[in-house]
Amino acid sequence: MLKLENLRFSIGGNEIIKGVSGEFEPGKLSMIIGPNGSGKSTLLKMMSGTLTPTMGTVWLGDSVLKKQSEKKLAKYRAVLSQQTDMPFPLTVEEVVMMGRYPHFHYKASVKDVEICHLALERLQMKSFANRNYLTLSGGEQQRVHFARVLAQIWEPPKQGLRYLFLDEPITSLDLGYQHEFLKIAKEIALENTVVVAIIHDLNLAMQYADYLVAIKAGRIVSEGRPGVALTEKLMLDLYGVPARIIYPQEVDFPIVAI
Ligand SMILES: Nc1ncnc2c1ncn2[C@@H]1O[C@H](COP(=O)(O)OP(=O)(O)OP(=O)(O)O)[C@@H](O)[C@H]1O
Repeated sequence: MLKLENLRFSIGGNEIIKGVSGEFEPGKLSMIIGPNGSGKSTLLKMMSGTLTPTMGTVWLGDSVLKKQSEKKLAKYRAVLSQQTDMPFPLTVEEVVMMGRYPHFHYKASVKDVEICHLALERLQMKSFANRNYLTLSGGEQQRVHFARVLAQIWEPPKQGLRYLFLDEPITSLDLGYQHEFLKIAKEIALENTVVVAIIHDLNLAMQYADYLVAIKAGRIVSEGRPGVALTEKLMLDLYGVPARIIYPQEVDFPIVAI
């Protein structure tokens, strides 16, 4: 369980996150939605330990996040950011191997190599293993980075859970890979992992989220199962657009229509 206790974050006299509390369970794909600038990335950074809250506490199970050493944390907590600059001509396999760095000292083991191959396979990127990363398309690069973070937390820790944080992970992916990516995120969640993703596409959130948190101006304004948390009134409040939620018979999730 990931638990947030009254998180606040201020910078330059502005309070960006204004007292956020909540719990995120393993086995569920949790998603954060909200308008541009509402504080989603800032919140995710605090959850994942890449940003220290001005106030409040993040708990990973029974442990306080800020008391964990970065070295230990890196073995069971992975973060996929919006942009990952990689200005070196590494091969795809070498980029994925970066996910294994927390697990070995000088030289990757046979097991590390095997995990990289399995992670690439899971993202249907095995045939790209020897390609120069810089020659890949934006969507292909994003899939390589997903393989990298999967490789990082591939093995369950001896104690406790794994944690995976995804900041707008599907922006550069085509329709097919968006769904593939979210299916994998859901599968990982079911493997005793806390998975929290920021997403802008409300229809994908309706289809894939098990738990939804809506943020507006640094505060949680709604949370719960997507069909319950996401209402027409909330969408007007969040985005200023009159949206309709419809329930087609052909699918078992609601559709957002603007
Ligand atoms: N280091 C910083 N200095 C000043 N302002 C910041 C800083 N980091 C974030 N902000 C501001 O805090 C607000 C929240 O930013 P954040 O990136 O968390 O929003 P977001 O909800 O993820 O937005 P988007 O959907 O556009 O990615 C924004 O107004 C942003 O400009």
